[in-house]
Amino acid sequence: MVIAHEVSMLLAESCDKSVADIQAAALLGKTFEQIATLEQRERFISWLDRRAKREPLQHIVGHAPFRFLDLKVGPGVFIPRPETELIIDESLDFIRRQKIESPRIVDLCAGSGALGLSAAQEIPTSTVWAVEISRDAYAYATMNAQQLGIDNYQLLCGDATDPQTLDELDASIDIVMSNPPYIPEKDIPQQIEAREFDPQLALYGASLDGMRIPREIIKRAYALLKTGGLLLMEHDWKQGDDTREFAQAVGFSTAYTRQDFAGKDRFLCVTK
Ligand SMILES: C[S@@+](CC[C@H](N)C(=O)[O-])C[C@H]1O[C@@H](n2cnc3c(N)ncnc32)[C@H](O)[C@@H]1O
Repeated sequence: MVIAHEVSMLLAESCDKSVADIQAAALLGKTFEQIATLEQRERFISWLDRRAKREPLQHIVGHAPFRFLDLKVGPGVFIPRPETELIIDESLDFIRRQKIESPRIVDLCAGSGALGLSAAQEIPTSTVWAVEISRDAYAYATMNAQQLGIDNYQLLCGDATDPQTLDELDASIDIVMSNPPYIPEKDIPQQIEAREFDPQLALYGASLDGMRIPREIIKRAYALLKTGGLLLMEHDWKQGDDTREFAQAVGFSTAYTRQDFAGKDRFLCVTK
C-alpha cells in the first residue's frame, strides 16, 4: 500500500519541487499537467509503480533524512531509521553532563554514515572514527561524508568486531555508538521493504538469538572506551536484559536500557 504522504513526496521529487509546493499547487486547483511536465509525469508514474511493488521510497528517490542530514542511500546500504536518532540525543546529553569539550567518538557498523556523520556535524569539536564492513555501504558513507563536507570524520572499511580494528584508539574514546545487525536469525522481518531491500548483513545478528555481533560490539567498545566512557548500542526489543547482563559481565559498571518511540526496549546505555 502506498500512503498519501508518500505519493506527495514522490510527486514532489519527480518534479524537483518541495512537498509544500505540491500542496500549494493542489490548493490552487492546478491539474497534474499544470504541475508537472510530460517527462516529470512519466517519472512519477514509474516511481509510483516501483513503490507499489514495495521498493522503499528512499531507494526510489535515492536519499533519506537522518536528524539534520540528508543521506544518499540505495541498494546495498541500510536505510537509517528514525529511532536510531535517539542515540545522538543520548550522546549530546552525556557530553553536556560530563562537560567534554572535544569528544572522541567511534561509530561501529556505520552503514550510510548516519550516526557518525550526525555526531561529527552536531558536535563540531568532536573527532569521529567509523567502521563499516560492507564495500557498498562504505561507498555510500564515503560519498555522504564528502558531499556533506564533514571533515572531522574518518571512515574505515573493516570488521568492527575484530580487536585489531582501530586498536590504536583503545582506552581513549569517550563514546562508542553502534546500531549493529541484531535481528535473531529466525525473526525474518514481516515488512517487505526491510526483508527484501535492506542488506542481509545489516539485519541479522549472526546467531539464533541475534546476539553474536552485538556481543562482539560490546567487547570491542569496552576496549575502545576510556574509564567513564559511554557505549550506546541499539538492539532488538527482546535483547534488553541480555545486553545489560553481558555488558556487566564484560566489565561495564552502570547499565540501563532506553526505550524507543513505541516504548520498547531498544538501546543499551553503559559506562565503563
Ligand atoms: C543495522 S545497519 C546500521 C547502519 C547505520 N549505523 C544506521 O543506523 O543506519 C548495520 C550495519 O553494520 C554493518 N556490519 C555488519 N557486520 C559488521 C562488522 N562485523 N563490522 C562492521 N560493520 C558491520 C552492515 O553492513 C550494516 O551497514
